[in-house]
Amino acid sequence: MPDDQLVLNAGSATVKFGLYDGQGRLRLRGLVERISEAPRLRLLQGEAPTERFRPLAGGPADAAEALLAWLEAEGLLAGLGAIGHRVVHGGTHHAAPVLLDDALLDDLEALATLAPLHQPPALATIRRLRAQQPGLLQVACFDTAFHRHQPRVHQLFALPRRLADEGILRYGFHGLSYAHVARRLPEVVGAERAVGRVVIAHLGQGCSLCALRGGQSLASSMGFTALDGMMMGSRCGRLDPGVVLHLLRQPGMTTEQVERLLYHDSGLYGVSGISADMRDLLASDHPQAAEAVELFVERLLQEIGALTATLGGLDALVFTAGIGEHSAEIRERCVARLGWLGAALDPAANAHHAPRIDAGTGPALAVIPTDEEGEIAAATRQLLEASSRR
Ligand SMILES: Nc1ncnc2c1ncn2[C@@H]1O[C@H](COP(=O)(O)OP(=O)(O)O)[C@@H](O)[C@H]1O
Ligand SMILES: CC(=O)OP(=O)(O)O
Ligand SMILES: [Mg+2]
Repeated sequence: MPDDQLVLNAGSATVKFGLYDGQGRLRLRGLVERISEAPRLRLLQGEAPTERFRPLAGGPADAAEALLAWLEAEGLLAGLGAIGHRVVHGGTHHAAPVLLDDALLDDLEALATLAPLHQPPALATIRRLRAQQPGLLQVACFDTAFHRHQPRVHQLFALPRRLADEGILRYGFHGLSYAHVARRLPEVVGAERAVGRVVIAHLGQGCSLCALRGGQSLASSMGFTALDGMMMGSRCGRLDPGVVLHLLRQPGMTTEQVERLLYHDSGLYGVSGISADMRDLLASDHPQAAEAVELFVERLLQEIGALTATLGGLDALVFTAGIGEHSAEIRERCVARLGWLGAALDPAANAHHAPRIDAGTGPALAVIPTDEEGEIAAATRQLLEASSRR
């Protein structure tokens, strides 16, 4: 039985991919980057990522198609059994990965405006590949699924009840990342703390934090959309909704322009006026870069404080994703302000991005690399096995 799984994580600027064998071993991974300018494939195995080809310019679906053609030409798709996709928004119904069909695609399409950076490229990619390979199993794995069993009080906004009944709820995102980190918690922070009061800070292009209890999601900083909560690379995070109303009332300002401002022109990029990339800002001596970083740390502390209050204390704080895994400086500046929780950093361990970066007292402080693609591969493999047993 062909049983390899190809994982695709299609975003507006990149399509990340991983090819896994029947035992879940990674065969190959990489990404198509700079999709709308000069798309190119980068393979990420080994020390030096290698650039391999230049597909035609186009959207994420074109990039995914070109990627499949390249994998096919390299003879890498002979054992392909299924494709697993990251789909950011699964709405109220999906608390687990599902096999894709046309009806489900239509349902997910209806959620596109709730995740304008993520849902359209993922669905366009899925539709294109389904048209090309109608017989191939394709699986949707949702960012929201990990949070669907949160207590109702953590899903509610203080809005009229009927809106909650219509699905205007806090969903939470980055669930594939949290699921992976939660699985690794016992080995890094110990079995007891792993089921205790844990906050995971996923700090990448998108940033969110999740409070876990018993290894399950209790509350998240992201809400109805991936705009809420923590400040991000180019997204504003938590905002007085009065600002949105004010902007919408400005002459000539359209909903699309406000959406663009909040998703693309805000966050680190908007405040610095320089870059959405934390590396650029940390390297810059421009005062606006420093101010953007200062605000990022401040917002991070506020989110940690809020979730710690929800949990009633903190047994472990975990950093993950691009900034969380690689920026010793951001972790150091954050932990330096957590003395009120008894947190203490081991500077040498922090400098080396070690799994444990605490000084041995207070809450465990950890760095756990995320693996959203590995999480999708495992879920896809399970559905592939289940469907072959039928
Ligand atoms: N060494 C580093 N120091 C600071 N920030 C970093 C470092 N390496 C990566 N980053 C940040 O991580 C971000 C990307 O995070 P990542 O999780 O890879 O994003 P994505 O959401 O695209 O998966 C980059 O924009 C960059 O700001
Ligand atoms: C949900 C979200 O923000 O995802 P990403 O970090 O990939 O942009
Ligand atoms: Mg991300």
